[in-house]
Amino acid sequence: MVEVDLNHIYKKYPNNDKYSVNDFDLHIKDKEFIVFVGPSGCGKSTTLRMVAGLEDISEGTLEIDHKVMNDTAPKDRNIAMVFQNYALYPHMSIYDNMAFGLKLRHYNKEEIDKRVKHAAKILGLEDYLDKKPGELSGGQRQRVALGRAIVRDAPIFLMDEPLSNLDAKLRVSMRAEIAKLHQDLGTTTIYVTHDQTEAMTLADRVVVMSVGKVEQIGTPLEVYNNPKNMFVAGFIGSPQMNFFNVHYKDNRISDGKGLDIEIPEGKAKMLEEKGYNDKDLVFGIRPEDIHAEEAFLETWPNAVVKSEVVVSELLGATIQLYQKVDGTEFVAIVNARDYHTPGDQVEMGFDVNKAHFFDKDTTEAIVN
Ligand SMILES: Nc1ncnc2c1ncn2[C@@H]1O[C@H](COP(=O)(O)OP(=O)(O)OP(=O)(O)O)[C@@H](O)[C@H]1O
Repeated sequence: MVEVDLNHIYKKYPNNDKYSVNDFDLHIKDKEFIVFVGPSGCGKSTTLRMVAGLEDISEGTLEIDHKVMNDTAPKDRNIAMVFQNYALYPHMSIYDNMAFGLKLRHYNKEEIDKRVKHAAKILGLEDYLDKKPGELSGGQRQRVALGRAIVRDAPIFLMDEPLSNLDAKLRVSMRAEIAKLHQDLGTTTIYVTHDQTEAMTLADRVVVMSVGKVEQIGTPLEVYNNPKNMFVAGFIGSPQMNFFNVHYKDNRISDGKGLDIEIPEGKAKMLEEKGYNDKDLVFGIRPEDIHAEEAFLETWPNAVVKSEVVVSELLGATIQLYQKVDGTEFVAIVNARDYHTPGDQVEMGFDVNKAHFFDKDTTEAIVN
């Protein structure tokens, strides 16, 4: 049973006049896979390094299994860490790279051998134990780095962008391996990435961060379906959610140009209850909630927008249609059958049941 509590943690580097992490507050459950996600510089690595003990905590407490760890040395925190650059010793064999941490901790030879071979088996590295890191591919090296964490049998794994040095294809397969590893070992894990797809596919819960601040904590589906604000709505999802500045009045939203659509009664009622009738607000809709099928256009004629295709990206089964309506750009993901070329005038049906609305000043979600 391993729980980790970050209680109102702050970080201020001495040479930096701003806080790099502000009021980070999170209870991590036993066996949970937590992903910190956000753009570069938002404070993900700093937070992870505070958990590892590689950075001091300026304010707040870190507890592991309800024991305060702020002043505990990294080696005594019972944590195994995997870094982006693998941090392998080039002159040592794969076996010795994996055994190194255990030797430092004075494990006996038999125990080290048992653990290294067990980890090598889990990771499919059995045939590489005599090789040097330079003889391995990027994916295999990353597996060795994972192996070093596994042999430690530590109850907590910290991973800092472990896949970002790999090419796209390898990243996807290593992502699946990490997910499987977590299923098999059940180690409480904190994983840092700027890649929202990695966050969505791996996490039990994601912590979405922007400059030094936690924006939202939730399951991948919660943050996807119920983003707390425009930052989260725009960061999670690819291509990102479309935003339109609109005016809402009596069940309709209009941007005063080509977008003028009716919204469902339920959502309209919620907007009005919150005092947004006859007000400017931001309308958000995900690319997959914009449709090109005839049947959709005929069923929902009051939610159709006439637009012009700007760029058409065929992805196989789907196409990303970048379009503009009177100068405002948006993107739809539609079936490849609805292929169009730039310049085509098209009609798109907006699934307004999936509409999101945000306050234009605070950027907070009003209705999801
Ligand atoms: N040693 C340091 N001294 C001063 N400021 C620092 C130091 N390390 C990081 N920072 C600042 O703290 C903020 C958070 O940095 P951090 O590396 O945690 O972000 P990140 O989200 O992990 O970004 P990235 O994905 O680029 O690694 C940044 O503004 C950064 O400039």
